[in-house]
Amino acid sequence: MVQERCDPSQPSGVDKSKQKTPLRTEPSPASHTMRPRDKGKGTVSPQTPSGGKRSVSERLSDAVRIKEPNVMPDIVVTPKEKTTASQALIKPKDEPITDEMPQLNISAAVIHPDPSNKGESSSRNVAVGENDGLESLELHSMLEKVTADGTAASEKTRNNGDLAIISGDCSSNLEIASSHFGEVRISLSCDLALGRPGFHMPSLDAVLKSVEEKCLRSYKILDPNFSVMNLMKDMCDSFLNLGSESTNEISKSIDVTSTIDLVKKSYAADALGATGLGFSSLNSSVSPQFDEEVALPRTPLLPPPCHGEDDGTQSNNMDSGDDGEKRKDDTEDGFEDTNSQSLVALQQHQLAPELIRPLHDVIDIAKGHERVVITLVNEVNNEFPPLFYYIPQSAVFQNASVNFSLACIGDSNCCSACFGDCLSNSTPCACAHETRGEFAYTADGLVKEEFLEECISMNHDPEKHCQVFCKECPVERSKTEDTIESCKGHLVRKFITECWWRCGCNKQCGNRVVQRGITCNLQVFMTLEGKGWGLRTLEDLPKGAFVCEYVGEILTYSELFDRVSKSSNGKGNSNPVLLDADWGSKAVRKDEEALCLDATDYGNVARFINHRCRDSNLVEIPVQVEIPDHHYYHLAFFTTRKVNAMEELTWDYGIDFDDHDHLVKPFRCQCGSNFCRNIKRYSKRSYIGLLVLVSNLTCRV
Ligand SMILES: C[S@@+](CC[C@H](N)C(=O)[O-])C[C@H]1O[C@@H](n2cnc3c(N)ncnc32)[C@H](O)[C@@H]1O
Repeated sequence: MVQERCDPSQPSGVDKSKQKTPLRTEPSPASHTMRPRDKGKGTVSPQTPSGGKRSVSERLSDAVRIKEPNVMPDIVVTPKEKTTASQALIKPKDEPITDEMPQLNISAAVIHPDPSNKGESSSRNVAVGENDGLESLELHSMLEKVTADGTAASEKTRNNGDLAIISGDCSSNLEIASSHFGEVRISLSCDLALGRPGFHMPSLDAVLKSVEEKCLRSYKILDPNFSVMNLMKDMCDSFLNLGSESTNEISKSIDVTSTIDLVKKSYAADALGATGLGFSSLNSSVSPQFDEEVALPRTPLLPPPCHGEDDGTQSNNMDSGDDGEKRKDDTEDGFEDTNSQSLVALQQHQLAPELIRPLHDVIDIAKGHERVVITLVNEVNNEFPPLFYYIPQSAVFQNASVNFSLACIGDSNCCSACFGDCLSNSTPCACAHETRGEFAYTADGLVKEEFLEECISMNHDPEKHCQVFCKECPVERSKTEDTIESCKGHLVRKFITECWWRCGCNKQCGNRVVQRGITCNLQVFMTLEGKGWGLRTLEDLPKGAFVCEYVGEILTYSELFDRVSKSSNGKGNSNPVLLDADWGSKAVRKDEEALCLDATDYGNVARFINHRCRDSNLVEIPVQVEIPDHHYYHLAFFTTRKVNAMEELTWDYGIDFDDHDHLVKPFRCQCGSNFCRNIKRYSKRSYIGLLVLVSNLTCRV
């Protein structure tokens, strides 16, 4: 049952004081949800998790099982010579001893499994050759070999260090080695690859991605920050911790106080190119191992700024602040200065698996996924854009009920009898039903003036438009299992329905605009006003022109809530948008139908669009393409007026800058609008109850 409200004076029944319930003991996530004009009264704090409720992940935790790494058969780590797994990490005892300190820029421990292919590889990501692979692990030590049952057997080598090698279950071919320098290395070998005809070396990228997907799928791991690299790091951590326990035999042979002066440059050079699957940990920090010969070229990721050099080794700006605060002072190579002990501590964000994946392409940030090239320029500073995967279309994360099946597109919902261009037909077809029997687009592909103005007005004066209040709001439901607070209200939005597959018209039909994707020339650029990256048009755009849609991962609200709740210390990096334009159409919206878009990790160019209070030049309009049910729709941006080339494109996130109940504050608005709500309170009532958006972390520069 839904209470519909068109009367702005009707109270929502929300007591602001209730927003901070004593049950909410969990840390508040940092990100804010962009919620296109959620105009209910009261403060909506979806990011404030309730301590009274187990998160969705926690509720599923019984199902969460991180398996032994032997479930990762794709990872192939074998010695050059066909050796047993436990030998794989050990430098043959009869090799010459060097006095050099262990080098961490060792080659990757990934070589072709077939001994006959010694020294050969077809993959540029694979470290092979005389000094490659496991033989290049120059950990000369008194070896201690620990068998699967934990009994240690010492192996004397001719070196001055200590290396403990643990071989797990032999069948798993998992090995963890540690030196007395506190260095931990993990090796996985996979005999399954042996003898497979036509086996080729997969790229590290592909392997990591595949394993992560498998883990996310199979083990119901809901933490978006899950990565194989983190898993490896955890293994190293556990190994070190266990090894450090006084009762543990291994601890006797591990001396982590040794001084190692590492060549920082080698790491820095490698930081852009992952080449293998060897992992090492220095004092528990895991870094991928690279081979300089096969590392990706260190091409600058951005065109050099006017006033400086850019060697392409800088990290992204994730840690910088809203207020333009410069990110932590790193050394030239992005490393912290270390003391004479010099156990190089890689900054956390440098260790992120994303860093070993291809970074942004400045020539085309869309990497060819769009019909147009979208360049990226920074003429202001040396910052890099946040790391994310460019996807041209939204994709379901896990639980969202988004069914594109043909069966669900009934003939009644589309114009199967149409032919050619629906707009040129004398009578509007069934697809115009949503827009009161009239197409929303002109023959030029622009949103019609009247429709557009109504959408703009909805943003400007939401109180004049219909709002609904769910009987049981999915937003509130996600927060607590105990007392579900009353709904803060959702604006009932106007939809455009486009023709689609089962329509009889052709692809050039004028009622297909958003589905064609971006057609105008856009550019991502660094703003001068301290807003970070922004998006601008490189060509004049008429009023009502489609620019792009907001693309991201389609999450259920529960998934989003879990995701944001789990981001530690309010350092969430979500940019979620709530898809609640039609929440009033059903009495109770099921969890799997209460959807959001999160562009933090996967998104398109819309993730760069900055906020502008009220007079933004873009307006968001829900567009129905594939799914007849309005719980999922495309959030498309159209120009609210003529926009000149080089103008920044903005939309009004609908932020309530007065919402101080949020533990994490919204950004300081630099929109420059005369109507800026962050400076003076323009029509305060209009913006009460809006969710605040976006990460303070990822997007801050
Ligand atoms: C969706 S992101 C937009 C892209 C972002 N500027 C970036 O560099 O990636 C939203 C974030 O951009 C910044 N931002 C957007 N609009 C802003 C504004 N009007 N004033 C200040 N910062 C803004 C805020 O940090 C906000 O959290």
